[in-house]
Amino acid sequence: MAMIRVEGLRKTYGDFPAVVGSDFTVETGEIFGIVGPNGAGKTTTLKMLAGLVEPTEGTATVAGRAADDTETHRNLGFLPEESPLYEDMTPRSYLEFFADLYDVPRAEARTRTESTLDRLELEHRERRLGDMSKGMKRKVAIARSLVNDPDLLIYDEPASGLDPLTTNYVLEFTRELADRGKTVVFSAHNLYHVESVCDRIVILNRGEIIARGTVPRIRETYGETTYHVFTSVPLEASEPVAGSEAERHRTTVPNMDAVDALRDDAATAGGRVVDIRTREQSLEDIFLDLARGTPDTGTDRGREPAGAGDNGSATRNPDDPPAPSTPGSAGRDAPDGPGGDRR
Ligand SMILES: Nc1ncnc2c1ncn2[C@@H]1O[C@H](COP(=O)(O)OP(=O)(O)OP(=O)(O)O)[C@@H](O)[C@H]1O
Repeated sequence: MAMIRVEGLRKTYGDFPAVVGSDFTVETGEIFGIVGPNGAGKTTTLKMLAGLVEPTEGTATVAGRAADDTETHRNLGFLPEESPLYEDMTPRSYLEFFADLYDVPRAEARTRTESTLDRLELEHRERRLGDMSKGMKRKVAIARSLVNDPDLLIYDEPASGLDPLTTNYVLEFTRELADRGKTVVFSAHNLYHVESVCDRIVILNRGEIIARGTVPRIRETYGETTYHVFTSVPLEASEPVAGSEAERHRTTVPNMDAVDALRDDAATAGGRVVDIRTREQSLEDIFLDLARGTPDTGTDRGREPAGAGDNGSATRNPDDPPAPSTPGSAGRDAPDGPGGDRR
């Protein structure tokens, strides 16, 4: 069942369109990422989902109820981009305070928040919040979002500005929440965050959804693949590959027809193709191309590619020395199949 259903959602501030007619659904238990550059409309979208900003047009429903319904709020954990905490409180007193607001019995709240803080490895729980680092405060804010044990979590840039270790804790923890059946919607402008945990994403630019689907499927639909063909003899446009035991020469071409042509060239030169590798464009590059409007995907832009969710592919480092393989067997070394299905 869809946890969130968004139809024709639009928000204008004065004449300025911050979100332009969004449509999407988020399934129960899914991690859904909203990605985009600064000012793309991520926060505005999340606030409309959380019932904190009123849409100019369109609707957002959560479990069949309006986003601004009181019952929806009781079942929501919202993590704002900046979460000001009461500086004189300790994590424990702060979390107890919020548990009281939600009428959560103290003992239950304590068990819940302690286990969250244990999981996030928050140290110095008796320290004043005002004396804590940014990462520690973020962990406390995350624990706060869970104090009422909500089914839906809406996190605005949960890992932004955190060190890599804390970022990892937060992202892994997000995955665990979904594994426990919670639905998580989060925004990010760092694509690495999205790629490592999200089941599906939408890419927003200037308030508009410009791509959507699973990360592997977005990569397949919008990314370009190049082929690195390794031959035993030098060809016209090849470069020698250093460090390999046998002599190797690499030529980079854009499609399989060109790969076949190289096969003929190699044979003519008395050699053969010894390996073929594919290189997928990075998500970052795809994202930048989309944001600039480079690829001409016409009316399909922002529409769910057919069969999204069942495909996987992997980014390979083209500068790895070629591994032994059967030349031409499959024509690519990026595995297709369930590898990209993250759940
Ligand atoms: N209350 C407001 N009044 C006027 N304009 C606003 C308001 N809130 C947001 N905007 C504008 O709407 C656009 C989208 O803002 P939003 O905060 O949703 O983007 P974002 O994708 O979350 O950006 P960031 O990554 O920088 O947080 C921006 O141009 C912003 O300046």
